[in-house]
Parts: sequence; structure tokens; C-alpha cells
Amino acid sequence: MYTKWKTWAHVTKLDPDKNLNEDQLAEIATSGTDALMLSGTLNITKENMQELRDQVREYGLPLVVEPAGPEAVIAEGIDLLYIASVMNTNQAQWIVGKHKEWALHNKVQWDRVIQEAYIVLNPNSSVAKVTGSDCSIGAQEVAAYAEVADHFFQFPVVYIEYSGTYGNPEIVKAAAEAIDNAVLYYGGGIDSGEKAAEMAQYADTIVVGNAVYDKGVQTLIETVQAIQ
Ligand SMILES: CC(C)=CCC/C(C)=C/CC/C(C)=C/CC/C(C)=C/COP(=O)(O)OP(=O)(O)O
Ligand SMILES: O=P(O)(O)OC[C@@H](O)CO
Ligand SMILES: [Mg+2]
Repeated sequence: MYTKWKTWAHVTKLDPDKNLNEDQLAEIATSGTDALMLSGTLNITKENMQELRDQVREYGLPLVVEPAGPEAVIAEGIDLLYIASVMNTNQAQWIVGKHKEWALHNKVQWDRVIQEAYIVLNPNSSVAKVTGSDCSIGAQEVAAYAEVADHFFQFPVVYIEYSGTYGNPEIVKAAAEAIDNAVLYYGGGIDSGEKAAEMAQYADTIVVGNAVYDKGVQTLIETVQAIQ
């Protein structure tokens, strides 16, 4: 499981603050997606993370938790913890501060942690507002952050985050060209097979979140089939 994450092409991001019924979850689990990522920014607690985990664990898919802060971390029944660090913010707590607090008050199982260098680019997303990300940067600066994340900090994942809106493929292409070792994730507004295929040209792994709730599981399946 731990090394297999590098082969994942499609990840479905489920929001613990939103609800899905058993049928929807069963369809998602059999959609062909490679892993389920439990993640969100607003109103995320250990309790709603655990509730969602208990709902999905029976399907046997790899389970990843991507917490918005140390208070949302759950490890029991989870395969990997994807821990973000936001590159394009000037608020140190979202780069390293929260992480120091986490280590200060917890015994972190570092062999279960995958570090994600987040580049947040949708100014209207909750994550941009919460983390004070500078979403005005263009392709060259995005590529420079991606290069530094990969070569200087040696993050295993660089994540281009447009959460809630479909991003600029040219920017994802620029990030891909700047990276040699890290796995490139793209997430944001993928709600069709066409968008999934377009971003999968440049990203190693695409993430689909809101479309599951806004457009339904059939759309999710379309995004899986489009990249197979
Ligand atoms: C140190 C620890 C354990 C955690 C902190 C990790 C950090 C720095 C998180 C900052 C970035 C962040 C909030 C990631 C959470 C995952 C994410 C990007 C969720 C996307 O949420 P949105 O889609 O913007 O908001 P909604 O919840 O409205 O969908
Ligand atoms: O919800 P969407 O817009 O699909 O984005 C997926 C993921 O990148 C959100 O963190
Ligand atoms: Mg979202």
C-alpha cells in the first residue's frame, strides 16, 4: 500500500462535512478510482472524519486522510496520511507551524506520512481563504515553487490545487515540466471525462471532489474511464 500510492492515477476526495448514502458510496468504491481521500477545509473534526472512515472502510479501497490541521488527524483504519504544506502563502503556520505543533503534542507515525507541497490557485476556495494563499501567481512562479518543492525540499508530492474551479492546463504543464522526482497531483473542477483527460496529460494523479456531490457518481465514473 505504502509504495503503491505512486501508481494511483485517480483519487476521489470525499468531504467529511458532506453526506453520501450507502448506494452512492458503493458506486464510488466500484468506480475504478484508485483511492479515497478524506479531506476538507471547513468544519472538519475527528468525529466526522471517523464517521466517514467507518462508512467507506468496508469497500477495501486504499484510504487516505488529508487533515486541515492536527485536530483532524485520524490514523486508525487509515493507510496513509497526506499532510499538506502550502508553498504560496506567507503565513508560516500553513508551511511548517501547524506541523511543529503536531509533532510537539503527538507521536507522529512518520512512515505513514506523505508530504504534499500545495500550490493553491483558486482565490474563491475555502483552502485559499483559510491559508492566505497568493493565487495571483502565474505559470513561471508556479513552476518555480514546484521546482523548489521537488529539488530543494524534496516533497514526494506537488499538488496543484484549484479546488472548486477548473484550472489552467498551461499552468499544470509548466509545473510538470519543472518536476523530476515528485508525483504531480492536480485537483480542481474536474466534472467531465474531457477535463479529466486534459489534466491527466500533465498530472500523474488527478483528484475529483465536488463533482461527486454536485453532479453525481456517474460523472465520477466518467472521469475514471476517461483516463484509463
Ligand atoms: C500539520 C497537520 C497535521 C495538518 C495541517 C496541514 C495543512 C498545512 C493544511 C493546509 C491546507 C489544507 C487546508 C488542506 C486540507 C485539504 C484541502 C485542500 C481541502 C480542500 O478544501 P476546499 O475544497 O477548499 O474547501 P471545501 O471544504 O469547501 O471543499
Ligand atoms: O473539489 P474539486 O474542485 O474536484 O477539487 C478536488 C480537490 O483538489 C479539492 O481539494
Ligand atoms: Mg472542495
